[in-house]
Formats: sequence, structure tokens, C-alpha cells
Amino acid sequence: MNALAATNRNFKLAARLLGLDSKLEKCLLIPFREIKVECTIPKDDGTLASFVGFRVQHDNARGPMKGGIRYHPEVDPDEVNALAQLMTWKTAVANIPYGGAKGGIGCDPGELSVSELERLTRVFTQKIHDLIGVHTDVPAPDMGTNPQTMAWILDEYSKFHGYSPAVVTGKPVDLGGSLGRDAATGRGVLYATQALLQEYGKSISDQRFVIQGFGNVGSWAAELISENGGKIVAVSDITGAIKNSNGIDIPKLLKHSKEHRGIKGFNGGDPIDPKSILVEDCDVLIPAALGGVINRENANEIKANFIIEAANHPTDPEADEILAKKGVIILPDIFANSGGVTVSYFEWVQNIQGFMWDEAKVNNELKTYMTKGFKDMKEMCKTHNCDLRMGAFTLGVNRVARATVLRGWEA
Ligand SMILES: NC(=O)C1=CN([C@@H]2O[C@H](COP(=O)(O)OP(=O)(O)OC[C@H]3O[C@@H](n4cnc5c(N)ncnc54)[C@H](OP(=O)(O)O)[C@@H]3O)[C@@H](O)[C@H]2O)C=CC1
Ligand SMILES: O=C(O)CCC(=O)C(=O)O
Repeated sequence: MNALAATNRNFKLAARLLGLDSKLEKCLLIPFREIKVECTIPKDDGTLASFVGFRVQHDNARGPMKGGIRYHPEVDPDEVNALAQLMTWKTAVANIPYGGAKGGIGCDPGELSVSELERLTRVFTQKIHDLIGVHTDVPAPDMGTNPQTMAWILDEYSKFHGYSPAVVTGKPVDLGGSLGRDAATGRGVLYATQALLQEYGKSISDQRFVIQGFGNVGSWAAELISENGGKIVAVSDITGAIKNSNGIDIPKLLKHSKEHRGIKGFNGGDPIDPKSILVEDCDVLIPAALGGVINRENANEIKANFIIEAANHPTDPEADEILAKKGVIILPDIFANSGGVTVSYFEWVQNIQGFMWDEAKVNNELKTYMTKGFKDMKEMCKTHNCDLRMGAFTLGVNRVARATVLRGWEA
């Protein structure tokens, strides 16, 4: 099942649990706007290269649309659509005043030079600058993009509209980025995991973790979990995978990964087949890379008791059913990785106020939001007698539905 079909299916199940009528259901499902643009740039060798860029603005009933921009070879319109819809439910689960959007460019950022990436980002911004804005749609980083990408978008946007730092979040701190945003998604994963484990009388320090992906989200999650006493027994990225049942030394792995642009060759563990990472023996599995990686082909082989969805849409609905039968508890993406967009909201608020928070305030506020989100999601599980994914979906969809009706949009 592709990402859009899977997301639509989860939405429809939640709509049914909430008893939404079909007109409102349709109104919530259809995206507000889908943008597709061609981005042609001169490469460093003087030849021209064309890339396709997307921005899907899914819903703005609760506020400006919000979501990352992804640079990856597998970016396609259905996937961006699904990710934009997930942002709508995620911002509502977090209870921050935003709707949902997502963007992407079908490219391999590892194959482009820094100046080619800058030209591509600036051309993409030129094509969409009229459709984004501080109070309309606020992009942020996602896979393959980073604070530098946001700095280029901010600069290009400002040529058309005047200097507007709040038009993107996840910026470098020197340009109005928030302290703590870089770590925020991983830190949110830590807080979410702590809240879940506590329910089962467990804690980070008595669990063994496996993490797929060692980029922004995976590496921060690994660092914070290991600082809190968790044992990380296997990690993978695009370059390879390593295993150490005594626990991987994460600070050393971070250093190696920065110096060698990947975890391959790290001598603090044994190399394993990256394809086997998700089925390694552990208590808690954290997918923090691509979508759709947990599916009917591997779900039966998963050993973990808990899955924390740091990535967006890592689990296919067929795998959801198999894992539920095995008793595996899944903490869904739209709650588990909401720390990133929550601190993006804090960044936007700081930019609009022209006032900078210290990092302790950012982290404390994030913990408050994650704790409240967990409690609200659990409440919906009780009300609708459902699992955590449906708890999160009913929570998010219900909040957006209420805003939609109040604004008179469903009629
Ligand atoms: N950044 C954020 O704030 C948020 C991100 N997310 C989600 O988290 C996930 C990761 O995003 P982010 O960390 O920002 O992205 P990054 O680009 O920073 O990192 C992605 C990581 O995944 C690795 N990777 C890519 N393909 C594979 C693969 N086939 N097997 C194993 N590892 C792979 C990459 O390896 P390499 O670097 O070697 O290519 C890299 O380590 C995505 O699903 C994203 O949507 C969710 C909420 C917020
Ligand atoms: O920080 C943001 O605005 C969005 C982050 C994002 O893309 C996500 O949560 O998937």
C-alpha cells in the first residue's frame, strides 16, 4: 500500500470512530492546494539539470500550513500528499495553531555540490514564494535538508517580500533559528518514549534500543537516549549498519559519522546487513529514516516490544495488523516525532515577538507539550477503545474537524 493510500485509510478509520459525516470527511481529506514546479539549474560543469519540486498544502483550518521540505530521489506526489496530510493531524495532536503541508524535490542531495544545492533551493523558492508566507505556509527541514537550506529559502523569499525570518523554521540560530530546534525531534522522541515506557513500569535505562537512520532525528535520539542510560545495540544509515550487544558508544559513533560522512567503518561494533536492522533483537525499535520500511515482509520477524515512529509513516497498515496480533505497542509518528514541529512553532513565535528564549525554556516547553499530547492521545484511546495510532488520529482529526465546522467550511 503506498503512503497516500495508507494515510487515507487511517484517516477514514478515525473519521468512522468519530462519526464524521461524509461531507465533512471529504472536506478534511482533499488537499487545499497541490503545487508542482520544474526547477532547472546550471550544474557546476555548465550543463543544465531539471528537477521536479512539490509543495502540498493540505489544510489551514487551525492556522498557517506547516511542514518540512524533503530532498530525496524517491520524492513523489503521492508521498508528499500523504506527508502533508500527516502534518495536519500532527500539528493538531500537538495542539499548536497550524495546519499541515509538506514539500519535496526529487533529487539526490549527496550527488549535488553545495553550490548546486543552493541554486536548486533558490530556484524552487522563486517558483513558490507567492504561495508560502509567515501566516500562510511555513516550511522547515526534513530528510536531505538542513538549517543551511532554510537560510537559502529565507534569503530568496526576502528578496521578494522583505526580510521575514518567520517564513521558515529550523533556520541557523544566527538567522533567528531557535535554540534547541536542531535536537527537537530527537528530544521529543526521548520524551515520548519516556511517557510510553512509564505506562508499562519501564524506563529508558532498562531497555535495549535499535535505531534505523542516523541523520538529524536518529542521531539526536541516539545521543539523548544513551545520555539517559538506554543501551543502543544496533544503528544503521545509508552507508551501513553496526551491532554491539554491550551497547554502542554513541559519542564515539557521532564523531566517526561526522568525520567519515556515515557510520560505515566504525570499529565499536560488528558490521551487519542494513536490511536486517529492523528485525534485530531489542526491546525498543526506532525507525528514523524512510517511510514504509515496516511492512508485511518483515513485521512477523520484528523482535521489539515497542516501536517508536521517529520517521514519518514507517509502518504500513498491513504491518500494523500483524504487529497488533503479536502484542507490539506502536507509538505513532504523528505523536512520536511531533517535537520537531512543536519547537518550530516556538521558533516562529520567537521570530514574531522578536524575543529569543534560552534553551532550557525551549526544552521545558517541549516536555510540557509532549506530556500533554501523550495524555490527550491516551484519553482518546479510552473514549474510542482503540490503539495508540487511532488514539492519535482521532485526537488530531477531531480538532481539525471542530475548527472546520466553526469556520463554516464543511457546508
Ligand atoms: N528533521 C525533522 O525535524 C523531522 C524529521 N522527521 C522524519 O524523520 C525521518 C528522518 O529525517 P531526518 O533525520 O530529518 O533526515 P536526515 O536526512 O537528517 O537523515 C536521514 C537518515 O536516514 C538515513 N537513511 C536514508 N535511507 C536509509 C536507508 N535505506 N536505510 C537506513 N538509513 C537510511 C540517512 O543516511 P545518510 O545520511 O547516510 O543518507 C540518514 O542517516 C524522516 O522520515 C522525516 O520525515 C519527522 C519529524 C521532524
Ligand atoms: O518543523 C516543521 O515545521 C515540520 C517538521 C516536519 O516536516 C515533520 O514533522 O514531519
